[in-house]
Amino acid sequence: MLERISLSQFLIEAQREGKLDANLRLLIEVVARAAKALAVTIGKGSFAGIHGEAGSHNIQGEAQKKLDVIANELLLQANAWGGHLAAMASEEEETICLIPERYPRGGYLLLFDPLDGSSNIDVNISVGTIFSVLQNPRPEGCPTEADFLQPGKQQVAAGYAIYGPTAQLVLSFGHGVHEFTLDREFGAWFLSKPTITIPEETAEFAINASNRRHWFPPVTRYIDELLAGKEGPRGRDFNMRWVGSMVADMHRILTRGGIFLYPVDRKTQAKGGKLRLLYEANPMAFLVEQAGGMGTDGERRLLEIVPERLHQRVGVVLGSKAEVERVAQYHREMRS
Ligand SMILES: O=P(O)(O)OC[C@H]1O[C@](O)(COP(=O)(O)O)[C@@H](O)[C@@H]1O
Ligand SMILES: [Mg+2]
Ligand SMILES: [Mg+2]
Repeated sequence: MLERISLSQFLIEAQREGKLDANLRLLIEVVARAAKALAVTIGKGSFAGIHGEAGSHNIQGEAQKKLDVIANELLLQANAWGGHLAAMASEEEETICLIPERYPRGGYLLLFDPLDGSSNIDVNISVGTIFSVLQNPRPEGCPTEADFLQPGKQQVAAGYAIYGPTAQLVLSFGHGVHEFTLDREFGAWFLSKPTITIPEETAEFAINASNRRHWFPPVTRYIDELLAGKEGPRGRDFNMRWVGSMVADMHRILTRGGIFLYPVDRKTQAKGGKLRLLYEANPMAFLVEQAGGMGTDGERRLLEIVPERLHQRVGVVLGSKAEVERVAQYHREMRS
């Protein structure tokens, strides 16, 4: 039985050890509180009015679910009182949200995908919240969109909450990856895994195989080799899993290894890919690298990409090092 260490206690200890400052600790605690409120709301299902369409579209032209809107409002409101933050950017908002002028402006920028896995809400499959924290590069001025366009390697913290059979919070502030589990009766997050490490080798992969006809050759080659199993060039069998919520697929990979691919393909090429660089790819790549794994878009380390736009999309290959390296190698070989 693990000693019960609350999230607050864990963060205060880390602050004492000089691993994060008081404002970053506060920021993480506020995000965790919002995630707890969301976990409770989601747990109530249709009785909380969370199912179905909101009847609106976000900036990316995607139909919003009621829960997309609820989660977005909850995170914005929870963080709007200032002190630790200067501004926020959300997958659901057209532009950045400034902390109201009446509050002191803090030194951090918060970015989030308030509700990841929207298509799974109404069918009671795990969904989540993904967040990323950057330093405000111009503490004196008023934050602009350009201040958010920092490569992922400059993140000072990132994480996600997964609302599944158990609600969990997985985060990193640059000293490894830590997992917390929500004790619903107690109403608090408790440490459930002090350190998460992704195994280097894996026999599990995650990709939406219905897109196969759109894939580019390096991805087709890689997946076909996995599908060929024992009889193919890899000489062993691989298993496939696709939840359709990035948080859930990535949580499995952080827990027991594997590779996750949402590559740029012919269908998504014009938009740059499907998943969002700032709200999905970067925070997950930060966690994966902190856990000993690797993240690439096929050609580039995800964390090195300098964003050009707030809602920029990107191809994503994340997970166990040996497999992600192989995908990158196929991209190099097939380009030359
Ligand atoms: O439905 P598809 O094409 O398999 O896409 C699933 C992917 O889309 C996403 O749902 C996109 O996230 P949102 O729900 O935040 O838009 C990912 O979580 C998931 O990996
Ligand atoms: Mg998402
Ligand atoms: Mg979303």
